[in-house]
Amino acid sequence: MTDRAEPIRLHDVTLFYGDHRVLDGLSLSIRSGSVTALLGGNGAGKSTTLSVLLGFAKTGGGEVSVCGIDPAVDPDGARRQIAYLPENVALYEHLSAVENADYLLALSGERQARAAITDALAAAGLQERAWDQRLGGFSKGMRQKVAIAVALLRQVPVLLLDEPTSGLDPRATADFNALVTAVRDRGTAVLMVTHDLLSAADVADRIAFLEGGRVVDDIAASGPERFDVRALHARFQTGTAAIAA
Ligand SMILES: Nc1ncnc2c1ncn2[C@@H]1O[C@H](COP(=O)(O)OP(=O)(O)OP(=O)(O)O)[C@@H](O)[C@H]1O
Repeated sequence: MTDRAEPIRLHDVTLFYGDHRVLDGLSLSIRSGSVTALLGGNGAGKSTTLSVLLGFAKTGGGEVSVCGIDPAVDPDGARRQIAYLPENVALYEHLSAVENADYLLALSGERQARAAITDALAAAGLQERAWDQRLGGFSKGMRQKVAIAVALLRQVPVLLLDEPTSGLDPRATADFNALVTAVRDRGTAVLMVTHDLLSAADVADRIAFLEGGRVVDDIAASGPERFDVRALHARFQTGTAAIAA
């Protein structure tokens, strides 16, 4: 499998915080044009996995590759391949939606014309009257739309999402899921950390369960139903119980 076909690869990764083994032989690969949801109980290591891919957390062993780049060796190079939406998107309150996109693109050296930015904001579902409004009064859903518009504009091969639908109402969640599907269909490899089973079942091609810092189940969508949400819920409960025990 080439770096282009499989832009995210983690193999047998371990990571310690002090003497706490947070990742313990984690292996996970994600193909271009696919969405993997990473589920697991609190503290299972989901956000840490994203930190490793972004080059913010140092591993104690194993192999990590983002489009063929080891984020520990070249974090800037790895981050150039990644659009990342943290749980609480950091945007600038005193700037408008267009100004935020312009500024964030300038920071990554990828400035684009206003028309391209407004096209992306429209594609992300932000209403035209909000394009030039300051973000101060925006809802969480509107902020997510600005952030995903920037991700759309960056056209990078990897999209990392950390709890993207937490705090979104069902309509905003459905809109967000449709956007993620559109990004996937453009060929992006998407890794989504979430506790939202419905959203995961809706948008993911694969669901990986993380427990004790390793993937213990990796389920592919199949048939028209894709995933059995009740079974996922039961599986999730079991994992959580095992972690708490
Ligand atoms: N910077 C840090 N220093 C020390 N320990 C940390 C640090 N970041 C995370 N941890 C610990 O690593 C473990 C995994 O944390 P992580 O945030 O990856 O879990 P998670 O699966 O994303 O959990 P949640 O669902 O609660 O967000 C936890 O026990 C956490 O306390």
